[in-house]
Amino acid sequence: MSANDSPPKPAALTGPDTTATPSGVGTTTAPSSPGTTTTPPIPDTTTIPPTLDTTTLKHRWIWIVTGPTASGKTSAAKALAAYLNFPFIEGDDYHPPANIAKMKDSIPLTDADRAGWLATLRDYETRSSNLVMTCSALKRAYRDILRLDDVGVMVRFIFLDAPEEELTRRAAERKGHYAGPGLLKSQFEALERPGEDEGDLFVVGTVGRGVEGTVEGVRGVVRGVMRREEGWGV
Ligand SMILES: Nc1ncnc2c1ncn2[C@@H]1O[C@H](COP(=O)(O)OP(=O)(O)O)[C@@H](O)[C@H]1O
Ligand SMILES: O=C(O)[C@H](O)[C@@H](O)[C@H](O)[C@H](O)COP(=O)(O)O
Repeated sequence: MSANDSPPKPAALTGPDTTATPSGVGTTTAPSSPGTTTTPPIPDTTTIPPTLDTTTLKHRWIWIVTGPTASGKTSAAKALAAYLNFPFIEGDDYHPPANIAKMKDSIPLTDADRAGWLATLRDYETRSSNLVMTCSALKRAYRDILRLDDVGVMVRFIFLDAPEEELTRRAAERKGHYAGPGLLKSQFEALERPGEDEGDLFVVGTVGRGVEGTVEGVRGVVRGVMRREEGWGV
């Protein structure tokens, strides 16, 4: 979505589309007419993205994919949303135009610039269904804003890890995005890496594994956390 498009309104959010066809694994195609001996085709499950069955959950879940610009948030979060069958929100779509203009010019945002944006995202969280959202959430204080004091809501963070040089290269190669490589130095100056006491945050390394390998890593973390918290297979 470009910065000029209107992002969806929080109130419009709905829960996961439980009417959607699941992964399709194990489904078969009905024969064209009864009584014929046509063998249904066997679906090629290697091309079907795996999904978790999240139709019955004890909690509301909000997964926030974090990291500096070009760390892979959008790529990973979209894949995660598909995996969970949760709505996906691109946090950057909620930056006011003034913030976008600054970032286009590689001018770092200040805490004040980010305050309204983070408040909007928090508001979104309080009113949403299950959700996968991207947000750079560079500082501990920003993550604290996104943590909700609601025991029924599991807010969990993924931090996509990679060094500045790698992200500078990715940002330079990425086309058609307002955030260029000139932002990386200030993003790393602002970055407060996850503290040991941030037990709701999970670090996923992204170097040398490509988008697919990273997505696999994210899915593995999410699966493990949700299995534990939801009591699956216990
Ligand atoms: N794990 C990865 N390894 C290598 N390149 C990646 C990885 N994740 C994303 N990319 C690439 O880096 C660029 C930035 O990814 P993107 O998902 O837009 O990041 P962000 O949303 O954090 O800015 C894209 O061109 C994307 O294809
Ligand atoms: O807090 C910030 O300074 C911004 O949120 C920034 O970290 C974000 O990364 C940019 O909006 C670029 O967007 P992408 O992260 O999608 O590249």
